[in-house]
Amino acid sequence: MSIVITGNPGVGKHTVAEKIAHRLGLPIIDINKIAKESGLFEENKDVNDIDTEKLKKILVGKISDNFLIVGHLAPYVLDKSQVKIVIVLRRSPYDLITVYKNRKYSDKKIKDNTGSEILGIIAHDAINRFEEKTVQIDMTGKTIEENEENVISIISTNKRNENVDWLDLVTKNNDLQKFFSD
Ligand SMILES: Nc1ncnc2c1ncn2[C@@H]1O[C@H](COP(=O)(O)OP(=O)(O)OP(=O)(O)O)[C@@H](O)[C@H]1O
Repeated sequence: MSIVITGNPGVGKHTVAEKIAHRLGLPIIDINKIAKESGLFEENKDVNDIDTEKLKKILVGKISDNFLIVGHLAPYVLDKSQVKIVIVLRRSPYDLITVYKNRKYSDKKIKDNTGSEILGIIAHDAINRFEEKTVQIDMTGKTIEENEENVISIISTNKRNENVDWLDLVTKNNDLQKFFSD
């Protein structure tokens, strides 16, 4: 069964996954790459508009062994029986704004993605789908090496969920309008 690394765009999934894959000797399966190669991303459309049922079927044929599976779509295209553990990487929306601006995302795309992270949508959907196999970790303010060690430790000991509540932080900072207004 495979290990899954998921979370919103820009939280650091690929950065961590490459290091973990190397350490554990696991091949990486990149869900977005497979979706692209299968022609499931329509040009100029949001990545979430892809046909997840089709992608799910394509993945079944590829995930027969132990892999490190990476992608924000994991909760929508994988089943609990296919996975050993699902690690949801979380990152402060304040840090994500910087990542998205560097990527030249539009204002709408920045708000969509930071809003999704603040509300914890991927974490919520992962817990719904994978239940006790889901673990969240907060990447904020740690080095890439520290995050790598945290993920390795979670995989080997199989636990320690972190409580992440960006909504509380954003509300306390009086920034709800910054993230959620039109
Ligand atoms: N611990 C960290 N501290 C600081 N920056 C980091 C850390 N981890 C990753 N980054 C940086 O954050 C950015 C996003 O990382 P990465 O591309 O791995 O995210 P991702 O979740 O795989 O994104 P996507 O799903 O869009 O491919 C990169 O510029 C990366 O160098």
